[in-house]
Formats: sequence, structure tokens, C-alpha cells
Amino acid sequence: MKTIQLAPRITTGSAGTGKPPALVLRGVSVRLGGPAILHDISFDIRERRIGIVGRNGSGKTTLARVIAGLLAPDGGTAEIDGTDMAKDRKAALRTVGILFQNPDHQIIFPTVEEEISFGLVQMGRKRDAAAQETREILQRFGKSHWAGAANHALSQGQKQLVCLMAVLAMRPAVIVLDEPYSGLDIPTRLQLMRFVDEVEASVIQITHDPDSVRHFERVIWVDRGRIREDGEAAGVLAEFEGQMRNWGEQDDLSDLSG
Ligand SMILES: Nc1ncnc2c1ncn2[C@@H]1O[C@H](COP(=O)(O)OP(=O)(O)OP(=O)(O)O)[C@@H](O)[C@H]1O
Repeated sequence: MKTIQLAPRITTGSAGTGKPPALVLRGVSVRLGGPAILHDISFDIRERRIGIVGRNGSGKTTLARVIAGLLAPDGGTAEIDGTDMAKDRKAALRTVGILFQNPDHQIIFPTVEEEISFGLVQMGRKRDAAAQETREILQRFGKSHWAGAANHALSQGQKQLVCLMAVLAMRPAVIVLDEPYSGLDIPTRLQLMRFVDEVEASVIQITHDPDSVRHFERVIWVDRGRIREDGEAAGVLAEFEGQMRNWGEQDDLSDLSG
């Protein structure tokens, strides 16, 4: 396999330092018009590989949207290298790429090349330059023959790869992956995991599968909108899996958020 050494096109304060960007959340709370979904979330991330685990409805996707600047918190701030992601949407678009759980919620264009070019044009690339960079990313993934393919005719795993290529083409400093491998067969999952392992960008991966983040530097467990554990992967995952088994043995679903 070709290596996917896509250096982030970092435009934030860590540019050129070789250090991962600093993702700092301070006192983030989110309500969305109802009871609080996130309560007073604070962390300071300087690692390149972060896993986020938690039960259904615990607030992980909401947290991902705050990190990517897609959702302005009701309280607190989310900054990358000192830039507030909710206040500077242009910086957020350049700095953070987000891959949603369901590619059908992400893909908006008929063909693969249009889908990948779109983000580049949004970032200010001229159409020719965007087309060239689209060809390059397709080539890096050995998928040049997909350029004119209809997205709707691709399988879920293939669509997921299109979304991943679209995110990587923008070369963000931070990539947020929300359950990127659910519904994928084992070879496709392993291939996409290898691609992700190779990228230089910082990766924040939301998952229900502890095995997919066991090798990460740090894992954050979100429980009912709060951080329950935050630390080295082995310790946090051992606690998390123990609690999940414990809850799984009970029949009471009343503690499920939402
Ligand atoms: N747009 C919205 N408006 C109101 N409530 C919302 C909205 N989006 C999410 N919620 C609620 O916020 C809570 C957290 O949802 P979120 O999608 O962040 O959880 P999650 O941990 O990603 O869940 P899952 O693992 O099931 O994907 C849920 O109770 C959900 O119903």
C-alpha cells in the first residue's frame, strides 16, 4: 500500500513547530433548547491520537460538533491554538475536518470528484487547483478510476472512503471521526484504520469499539454529558469496559441518556 503522508496544511499557531495543535475546551456546556447535553467540559489536548468513548446519547457527537466549530456552545469555549472554532468559521473549516458516522449525511454531490473538490473550493482554492488536488488524493489512495463514479452507486464502505478522502484532501490539522467504521466489513475497517493511522494530523475518534482506540495515546470517557475518565488508553478503557459489562448485565435501560 502507498503511504498517505499528508502533512496537515496547518494555519494555526502550531504551524511549522512540528507540534500537534493545542485543542483546549474550557467549561463547555450545550443545551440545544432542552436539558443540558454537555455540562462543563474542559480538557487540554496536545496528543495526536485521542479516543472518545461513551454510551449512546452521552453527548459524543455533540462534543465533536463543538470541536469542529459546527455548534457554538451555550457556555465556555473551544479553541485550537488559541482560535475560537465557533467564532472563526473560516479558521475552523481550514483547521478541523469531520467525518460523520453516516456517509449519506455527508455526501452532497453526484460524483466522487465533485464531492472531494467541493471542500477545497470552499477553502478558497480555484477550480483548477481543486481539480488537481482531487486527482492527487484519488491517486494516493489508488482510486483514480473513481473520479467520475456516481456516489449513490458506491457501497457504504466506499462512500466512507470518499468522505475520508474529501477530509484528507483539505489537509486539516485536526480530524474528528465520529464512529467511522460502523457497518463496515472487517477488511474495509482495517484498511481505513491503517489509512487513518498514517495521517500526520491529530485524530479524535469517537467510537463504541474500544479495540479501535486501544493503541491511542489518550482516551476520554463521556458519560451523561460529563467527562467521567480522561487519561492513558489502557486504564480508561479497562474502567469503561468493566462498567459497560456491568450495565449490560442489567435489564434496566432507564439510565440511558435522552
Ligand atoms: N439537535 C438536537 N436537539 C435536541 N437534542 C439533541 C440534538 N442532538 C442531540 N440531542 C440530544 O443530545 C443527547 C446526546 O446526543 P449525541 O448525539 O451527542 O450522543 P452520542 O453520545 O453521540 O450518542 P450515540 O452514541 O448514540 O451516537 C441525546 O439525548 C440527544 O437526544
